[in-house]
Amino acid sequence: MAAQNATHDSRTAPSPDGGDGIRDREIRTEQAHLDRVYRRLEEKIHEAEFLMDDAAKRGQVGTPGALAERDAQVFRAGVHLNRLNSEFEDFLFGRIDLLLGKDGERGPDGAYTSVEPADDAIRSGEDGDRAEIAETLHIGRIGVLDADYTPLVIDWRAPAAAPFYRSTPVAPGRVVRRRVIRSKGRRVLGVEDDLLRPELSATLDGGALPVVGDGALMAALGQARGHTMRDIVASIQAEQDLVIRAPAASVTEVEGGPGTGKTAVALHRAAYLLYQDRRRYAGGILVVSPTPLLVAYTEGVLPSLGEEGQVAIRAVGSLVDGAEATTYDDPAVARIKGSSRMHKVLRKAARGALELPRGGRPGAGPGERPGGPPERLRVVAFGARVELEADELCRIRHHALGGTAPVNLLRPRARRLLLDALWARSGAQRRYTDPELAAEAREGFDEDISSEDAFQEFLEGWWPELSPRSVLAAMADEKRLGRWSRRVLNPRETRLVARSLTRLGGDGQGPLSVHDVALLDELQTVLGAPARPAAPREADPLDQLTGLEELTTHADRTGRRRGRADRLERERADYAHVIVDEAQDLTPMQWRMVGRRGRHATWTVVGDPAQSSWSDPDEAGAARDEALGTRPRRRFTLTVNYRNPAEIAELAARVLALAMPGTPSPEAVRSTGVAPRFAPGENGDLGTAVRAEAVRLLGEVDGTVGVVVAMNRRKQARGWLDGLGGRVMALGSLEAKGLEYDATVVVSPAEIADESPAGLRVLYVALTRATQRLTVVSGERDEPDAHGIPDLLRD
Ligand SMILES: Nc1ncnc2c1ncn2[C@@H]1O[C@H](COP(=O)(O)OP(=O)(O)OP(=O)(O)O)[C@@H](O)[C@H]1O
Repeated sequence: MAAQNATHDSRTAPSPDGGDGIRDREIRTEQAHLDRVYRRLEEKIHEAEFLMDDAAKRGQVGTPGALAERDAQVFRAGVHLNRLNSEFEDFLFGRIDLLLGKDGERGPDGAYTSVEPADDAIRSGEDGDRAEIAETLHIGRIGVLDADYTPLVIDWRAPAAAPFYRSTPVAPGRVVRRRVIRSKGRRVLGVEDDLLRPELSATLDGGALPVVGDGALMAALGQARGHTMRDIVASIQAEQDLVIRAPAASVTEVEGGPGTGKTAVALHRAAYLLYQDRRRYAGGILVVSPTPLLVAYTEGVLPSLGEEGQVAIRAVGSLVDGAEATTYDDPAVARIKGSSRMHKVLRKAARGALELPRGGRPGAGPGERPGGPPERLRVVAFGARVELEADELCRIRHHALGGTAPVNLLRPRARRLLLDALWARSGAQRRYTDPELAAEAREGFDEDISSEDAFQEFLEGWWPELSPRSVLAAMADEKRLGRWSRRVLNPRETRLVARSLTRLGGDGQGPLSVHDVALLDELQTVLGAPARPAAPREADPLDQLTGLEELTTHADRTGRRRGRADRLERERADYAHVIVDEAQDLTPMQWRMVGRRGRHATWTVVGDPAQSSWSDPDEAGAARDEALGTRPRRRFTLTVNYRNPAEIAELAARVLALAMPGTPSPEAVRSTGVAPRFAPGENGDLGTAVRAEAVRLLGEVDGTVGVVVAMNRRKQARGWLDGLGGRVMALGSLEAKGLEYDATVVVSPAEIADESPAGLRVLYVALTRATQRLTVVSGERDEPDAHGIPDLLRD
């Protein structure tokens, strides 16, 4: 297994003296390198300051040419300074020591390009193989070149850094030793080595190559979890690195069980793509996440990698500007609203809404417009009254609505058809035998009628501009919805949807559910926005810059990032790359919504069918195929679970076997020796038992404790945990998606499993959130055995 090979399986040779002496000396070595890097960065700051100064002096000359030049210089130097003046937090994290390369050629970053060692790099002797380290590379969040262009630090995304992630003891390439460096600010705190060619006696600068520690991965996995996800840049595993650096052409699909790093990999891939081709991805990268909780949890990863400005991370319920989902529908309602059948209903609703009686009077239904649609059109032409009656108006509307064009964009067509009908009704045509004169008269007629107040008011009322919210609100009327959903939804389904939409209120401004947002987006498409002058796109000075890649810092990529990110989120409807996290959960209607945002994009789609909370995977699969189109796809599978200890993974696998028999579960990479705990909800008092277990776990772990309950118990569970502090939180089963905690309490597996048709898969998600400890509290519906193990979790 490649992922494990990369560190876990690598045999780490004991350090020659095995003691802290070597470790301290190695830390001092890395410290010396870090000091050198900082000196170089400071030099660059001084250079930038000098440039600023010089540019300011030039400004005093005052000729237009000199002023323009000064502006350009000040601008460039300012950007440079901004890049350099930030804090260089923890940016040097890795090092590889390599054998001589095959061809001896260097790439643009100054490092040798060959992956394989030269034939004579290893010499065989009586007491085994020997080799001299020919090249040492330091890897960091940014690239830094020395004054003579030798690389001091290589950006983690550069090709030369790939062996740091890719080399394994099975295929080590040129890498003899891989080192993870822990640093804080300007201080190196520790080093952890993996020896990838343990059979070799390697020397560095004439002495034996020292090896320190047990590898960095286990150290990273054992750390306590906080409220935000950390980047994994120092310990990306080989199978993950393949996905991160996969070419961006077309669609990259990634599957893997819980904890295999799909989310982490997807975010690192965004940073990699930006590094690789910043111009191309200036078109923006969209990351679609299932819940706002997961957005908040993962939002810090890209800034920690120095990227954010071009990346918008949005929850699937917040993809439509100005519409933020704040509630969840019941599973039965969600199932209907998410189904692709809804798009037919919405098409009819968008057209039917033109004919709605208007509100503002007793009996008006939700979403109705004030006044009522006018039933006749009366204008004065050639000194006589000309009228169109209800039947004629109805025929015209029907004609205008033919085809599939968006309703709001059809108003000009409807207007023209009205004028045609009025002209015919006026009899004016008969008065002109000369076609030229007739055309002239018609032009005058159109102008006169169109400028009449009566005509304009009529058009406003008869073909109003419809908003998605008003149409959605209009669907809350069961009878009306019944007309629009005929032969698509059955009466029960119609009733359920209509009832749920009463939440929106008459004006459509009430709270939206996650599934309503995809309906709004669909309505936006079938209604269309009337043409408005496009706002000029603000030129982005950073996009114009070239030649500064050599030195890039947090400030480089994060300076102005907030403004850029805000702008990006406001303007974009179509992205250059779309990343879908937890893709198994998108409903068909959500796939349509997301698909519209990436019509010209390349895609990365990550998910796990075994964790899907959507009840009809085939229908979702078809919608996904439609969104991704015929683009070629490249598939990857991640196989190692980095989150759960083996004890928890083994319990979760029992539920997986029930939910999706035959699906392999990912292999857990570590174990804690602590089995999951089972506790009964004492005498029916679930709250007391859950609180007691949460308190126990708070005492056992340093980080966070998540209490996962069925969706309808969320509020109650918050009450149970009241006063226990910020380290513990209650969440509904659907909200647990993608999150992780040091410890979790899963409350009543049966309740979670019974919640929806996909309940067993949702339970599987709940059971796989903990990095250290898991307690299962059984409720009334569980049937615990003598050991307290609920029936769903028994072997
Ligand atoms: N190479 C790695 N080094 C260190 N930690 C890692 C590595 N890969 C994954 N992890 C950690 O494992 C945990 C799980 O990762 P992540 O949430 O990305 O998995 P996932 O596949 O998206 O899980 P799920 O499907 O359950 O949401 C995270 O804490 C992540 O930081």
